[in-house]
Amino acid sequence: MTQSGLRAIKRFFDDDEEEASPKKSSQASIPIPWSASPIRPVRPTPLKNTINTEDLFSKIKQASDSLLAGEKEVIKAKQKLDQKIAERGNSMKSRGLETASSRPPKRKSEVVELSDSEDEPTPKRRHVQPPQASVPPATAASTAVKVMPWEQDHKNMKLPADNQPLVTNKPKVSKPLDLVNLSTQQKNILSVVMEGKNVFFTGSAGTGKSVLLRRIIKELRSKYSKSQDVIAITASTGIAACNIGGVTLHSFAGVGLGAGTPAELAAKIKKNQKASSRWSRTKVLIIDEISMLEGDFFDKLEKTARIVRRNHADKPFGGIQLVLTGDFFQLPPVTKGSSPKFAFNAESWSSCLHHTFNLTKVFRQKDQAFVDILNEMRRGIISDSAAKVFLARSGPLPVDEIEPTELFPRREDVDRANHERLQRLTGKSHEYVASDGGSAEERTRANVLANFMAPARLVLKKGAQVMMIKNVDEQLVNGTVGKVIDFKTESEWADSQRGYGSSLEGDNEADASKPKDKSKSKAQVQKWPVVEWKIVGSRHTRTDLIRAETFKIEGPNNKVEVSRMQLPLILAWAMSIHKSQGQTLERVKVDLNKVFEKGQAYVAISRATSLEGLQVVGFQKNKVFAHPAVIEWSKTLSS
Ligand SMILES: Nc1ncnc2c1ncn2[C@@H]1O[C@H](COP(=O)(O)OP(=O)(O)OP(=O)(O)O)[C@@H](O)[C@H]1O
Repeated sequence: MTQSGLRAIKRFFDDDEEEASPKKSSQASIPIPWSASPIRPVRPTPLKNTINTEDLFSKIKQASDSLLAGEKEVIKAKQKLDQKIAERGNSMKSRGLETASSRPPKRKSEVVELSDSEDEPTPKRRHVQPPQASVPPATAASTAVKVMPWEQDHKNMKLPADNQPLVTNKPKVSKPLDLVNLSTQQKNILSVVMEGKNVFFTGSAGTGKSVLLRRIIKELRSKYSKSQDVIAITASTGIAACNIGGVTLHSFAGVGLGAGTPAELAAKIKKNQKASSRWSRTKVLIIDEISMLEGDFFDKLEKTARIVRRNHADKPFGGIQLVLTGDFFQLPPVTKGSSPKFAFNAESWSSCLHHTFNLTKVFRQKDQAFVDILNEMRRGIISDSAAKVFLARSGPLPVDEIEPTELFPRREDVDRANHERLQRLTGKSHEYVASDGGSAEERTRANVLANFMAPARLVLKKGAQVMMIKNVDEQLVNGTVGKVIDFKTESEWADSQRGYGSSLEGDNEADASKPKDKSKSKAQVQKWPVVEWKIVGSRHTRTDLIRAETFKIEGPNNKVEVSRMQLPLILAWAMSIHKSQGQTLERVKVDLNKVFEKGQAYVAISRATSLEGLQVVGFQKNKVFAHPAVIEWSKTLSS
């Protein structure tokens, strides 16, 4: 039987426990360096009235042998457990994650978490200590801990060098996302990219553009393993950039908001030594969500690149290989008033590209009838039968542990819906306030941060429905929805992973009133949400402790322009259609009442993996419309 990652890991530890429980033992006999459940004492066989010394000695020997056997079993099991923990630690190290031994020394703590609720007195702000202080070494090695914002001085905030997710308790069995078997179409595109050709690949929602892009990035990284900075990973928007671990195209280019002529932009870049060296070094420029990039900006950048890279001035983009992807039928560039100019309308578009590919196999939905409806809808066509299908989906979805995520066109409706749902939960509130930083000027920073998926302030309670906003592994991906089932400190979590979870201090809210062990409390007071995830495409769940991490946008010089340290979670009862672009959702409720943009209805409905998991409110044929320019351009595409 296949098992979810969680179950496999849980089983893994359970097996050890079974082995570690000797059939007979003595409380005083074995010094165990980790706190285990008490070993049951051996009950001596009652002696008869008449003492037969031989009999007695034989019984004592038997008891002592069984004690020794039990002792050996415990030691063996303990060694096994230590080895497995060490292996986990090593695998985390190899992924660049810290383990207890590699952590920096303790730093000054800072306040980050406030807890308050209407029905409980607001607790005092707590000074949070780094979690490692009281985590026993074996435990700490089994859960990786990164330097947290509150371990740092905000004014001199040093961000981690990498952009690794901090969700580190990955089940071993979960394959990394990039191990999905590519289809023949995807493989063909990959090989053309690896030949060094300039490629644009498109395709309807769910055709695996993001999956392919991640694989391309991986292969390019191994091709240029000695000089990875020759690959520029960018996207048209901050949200899309976060999804692929890249930066916005504007940030990469080092042209600020891009105002000015190409000559002026080139002059600006040249003044900045690091920015110009970045332009000279770059061999491959990746741009994701190209549909949201203004055509004029594309042209401007193309000309700027040729000025800056004057040795290759005769080649498009100064000879940089281009890998572009996106679906022009999804959300268009944000423009005020006027009709958008798409990138495919840029003057230089055709001359920049050697190949255009159109992916046609849809992976997100398995039901071909639904795929066909979506493909028509993408072009703004809704047949009477398709309309009937959507109208028939207006009723609520069957009740399930996880409620369908409601998608709204406007952010205020999203905020209201999430707020209302959170208010209905009666438990204690845990507030996580982001720590923002970066060198960008105040206003720019605020604008960019407003587009971050990770919120400035996140209030959670037990029972809150949340969504992961990072790709962690094959199971836990951007868009996976789950429920907060608890709040635990590092050490409580580590203990619960070893099977001692339920009776620990702080494991439930009632424990908060218990007097705390002073030697532990400071270091263990920071509580993180424990989330039970519903794995997409399976009936399994898995549980993870979710810690904060850094989301950042780097400018020229690898300088962090904007950063936010926050949990990689958002409330998931509701979300905006804009934020949902790129996601796969199993249970969705789409509210089309206030749709105002072309492609919006298509983006929203195409997030659903099946019609059975879709509810559509406010459906009308005229809510579905595609941009005429995109329809016209798409006629030039073949598969
Ligand atoms: N080759 C493949 N084999 C199996 N599943 C795949 C494959 N490629 C993609 N998928 C799955 O299909 C779903 C959609 O993939 P992905 O998000 O990459 O599509 P997309 O084209 O980027 O969609 P969108 O345009 O809506 O963002 C995901 O669940 C992904 O894991």
